[in-house]
Amino acid sequence: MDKISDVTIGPCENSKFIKPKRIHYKQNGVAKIWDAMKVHDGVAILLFNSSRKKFIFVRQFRPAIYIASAETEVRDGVEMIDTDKYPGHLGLTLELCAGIVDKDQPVAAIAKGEILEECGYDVPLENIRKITSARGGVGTTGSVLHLFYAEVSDAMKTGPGGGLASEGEMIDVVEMSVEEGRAFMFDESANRVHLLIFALYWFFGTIWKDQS
Ligand SMILES: Nc1ncnc2c1ncn2[C@@H]1O[C@H](COP(=O)(O)OP(=O)(O)O[C@H]2O[C@H](CO)[C@@H](O)[C@H](O)[C@H]2O)[C@@H](O)[C@H]1O
Repeated sequence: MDKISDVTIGPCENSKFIKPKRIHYKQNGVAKIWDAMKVHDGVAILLFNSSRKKFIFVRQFRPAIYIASAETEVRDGVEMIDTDKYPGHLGLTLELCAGIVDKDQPVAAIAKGEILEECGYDVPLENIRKITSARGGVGTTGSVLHLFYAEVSDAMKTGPGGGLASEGEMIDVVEMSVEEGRAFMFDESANRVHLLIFALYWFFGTIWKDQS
């Protein structure tokens, strides 16, 4: 998973996923410029296996996290990253199960599909509860992320998860006890994401409140 090699960086042209834009506008008559990107909205799901009282997260190599953690250099006219100096594990994250909204389907149905693809649980739609939605990347993307909570059980596990091999996804499913999840909120040694911390706070304030 973190055996990353031959990293080179080039211009991003005609991406299906991000569309950089320079916005020109006037605010109260003052001319301004802002650089931003159009990206897909997303869904993310906090998963809790109630059979074994474990959170289910995913570990992935994230190229954007990797390049943010490394310095690039130019060799023979090519921008690259030396993977001996900057090993692949710098780009590994622990995240909520998540996906982009790139299909014309209700966001809860997209969440259900991601839970099956990434974590291997076939969860009924009625178990998928909306927590809230919020904007991310206020300076760069402004996209909406729809956050859900789903309780799953061992009986719903129908496959290994791990992502779609056809899309080259390599995803590890990671389980954490409730107490490990509580400590994880403040564990800066892992690459983690704001929304995961918020989701865990929500869990401890809403779901686990009466059981702790
Ligand atoms: N920028 C990109 N460049 C190249 N290929 C890409 C890409 N974004 C997606 N893809 C391709 O699309 C596939 C499907 O992506 P998913 O819907 O599973 O979203 P992902 O889990 O990557 O998280 C995504 O959606 C969640 C929820 O919005 C976000 O938090 C997270 O940043 C985002 O990557 C990926 O495996 C990859 O092949």
